Amino acid sequence: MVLQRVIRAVIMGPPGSGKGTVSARITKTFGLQHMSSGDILRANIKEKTELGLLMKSCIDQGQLVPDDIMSRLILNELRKIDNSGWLLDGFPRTVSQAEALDHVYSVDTVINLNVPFQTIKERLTSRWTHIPSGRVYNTDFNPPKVPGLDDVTGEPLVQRDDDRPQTVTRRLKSYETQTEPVLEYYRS
Ligand SMILES: Nc1nc2c(ncn2[C@@H]2O[C@H](COP(=O)(O)OP(=O)(O)O)[C@@H](O)[C@H]2O)c(=O)[nH]1
Ligand SMILES: Nc1ncnc2c1ncn2[C@@H]1O[C@H](COP(=O)(O)OP(=O)(O)O)[C@@H](O)[C@H]1O
Repeated sequence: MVLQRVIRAVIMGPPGSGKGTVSARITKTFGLQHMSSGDILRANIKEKTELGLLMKSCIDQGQLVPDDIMSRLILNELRKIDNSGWLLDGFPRTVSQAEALDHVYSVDTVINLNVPFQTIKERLTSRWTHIPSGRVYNTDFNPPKVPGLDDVTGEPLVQRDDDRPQTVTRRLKSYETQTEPVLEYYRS
């Protein structure tokens, strides 16, 4: 009998660095479950759950969702896929979230995408998202087959509120101050 090892990985990088795009390729190649914190939050917002309504203003303003809520939400989702390998995208984003994850699971590998901030700003202003699936497009890099429509469902694509230039600056600041220390946490 061959025992297959369950891989548990985290992908990190500033907003717009390509985590979602790269995750789709990695999870397909290695048969992992892709768990994107942003997609989970946006699904809650779309379904107008109590949590979703609470989180919407936070996200639209480019602020982070409080640690305790976020950690509970993601650990709850991970419990549902306890026997699978996974790739976490967008969580943990603070040292406190990393500690909460560490209490329950040991992470095998951390991937860090290092992309210059100017490139990120350009990518985010031309990012178009299909909210229900989390699929992203870019008017230059990977445009949809029909402009403005999702390739799979034909539904409309939107530019996210938190991809507005003034919000992007705030998110990049919060990446520097809150998420970069998470890389140090994993390095040590
Ligand atoms: N030019 C270019 N654009 C990319 C690349 N990877 C992703 N993108 C685009 O950049 C934007 C941000 O990528 P996304 O995967 O959403 O980043 P995330 O916020 O880190 O998950 C999207 O519009 C992507 O289509 C890349 O290698 N080159
Ligand atoms: N781990 C997290 N902790 C706190 N807030 C989060 C977390 N993940 C996502 N969010 C919230 O959701 C927003 C969108 O997240 P995401 O889709 O990962 O976008 P991006 O990587 O482009 O910022 C974030 O700007 C933040 O407000």
